[in-house]
Amino acid sequence: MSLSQPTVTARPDPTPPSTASTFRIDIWRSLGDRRIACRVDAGPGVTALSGPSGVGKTTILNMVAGLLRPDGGHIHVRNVTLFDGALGINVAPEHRHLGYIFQDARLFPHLRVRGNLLYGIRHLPDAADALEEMARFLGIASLLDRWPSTLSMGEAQRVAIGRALLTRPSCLLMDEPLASIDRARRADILQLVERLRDEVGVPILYVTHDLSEAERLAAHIVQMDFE
Ligand SMILES: Nc1ncnc2c1ncn2[C@@H]1O[C@H](COP(=O)(O)OP(=O)(O)OP(=O)(O)O)[C@@H](O)[C@H]1O
Repeated sequence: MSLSQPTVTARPDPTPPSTASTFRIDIWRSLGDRRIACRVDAGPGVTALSGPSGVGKTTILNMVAGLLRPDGGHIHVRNVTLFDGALGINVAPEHRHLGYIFQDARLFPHLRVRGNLLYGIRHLPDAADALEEMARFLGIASLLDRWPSTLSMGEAQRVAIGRALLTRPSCLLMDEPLASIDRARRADILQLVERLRDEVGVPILYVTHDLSEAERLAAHIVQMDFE
């Protein structure tokens, strides 16, 4: 398996941008008496969504993933339209080809690490080779027969990243991936995100409340504020 990213072949964007942008997002949604809105126009690499707790970063990521419907606007990722309120386009989450990395890894507890990694790619003829290559890349080959409950948070987060990457997503959505990891192990995961950016070349929409983390990783930072 190659870790390089595939060409996206889903629905073409009806209004292509003048410059090639990876994330072209302009969405809003009311939650209770709050209005959460965000605009992004960013190229490849890491794009950070930063801002204080409660400003709506996770809500925006959930809308990009298709887990929450925006009240209006549009979401284009690598020139594929995932949502367009005016045109009535709302691609189902399972057809968006995105990889979502949550704060707390969310591995399937009833599957060993190997089963978690194979989830979603079992049907592929090269699944076993792809799994081996990914395990080597992430340094988790020795963990393949372990249960998720026996992993440290850092190890679990690596497995979650591997599970997402193996489905060959067009981009990764990462929601505070360092949040549940002890300080000593955070540098390892930060380095891994840099390798995803530089060696795998997968575009990443990265949520963090920590501006220094955003500045270290991201070519483009979107600072969210309360409206
Ligand atoms: N289903 C919901 N109904 C009403 N309000 C909600 C709902 N989900 C989230 N909110 C509110 O929307 C706001 C944004 O939440 P969100 O989790 O997106 O913020 P965040 O910037 O990711 O915060 P944090 O950094 O603390 O995770 C918060 O005030 C939250 O309480």
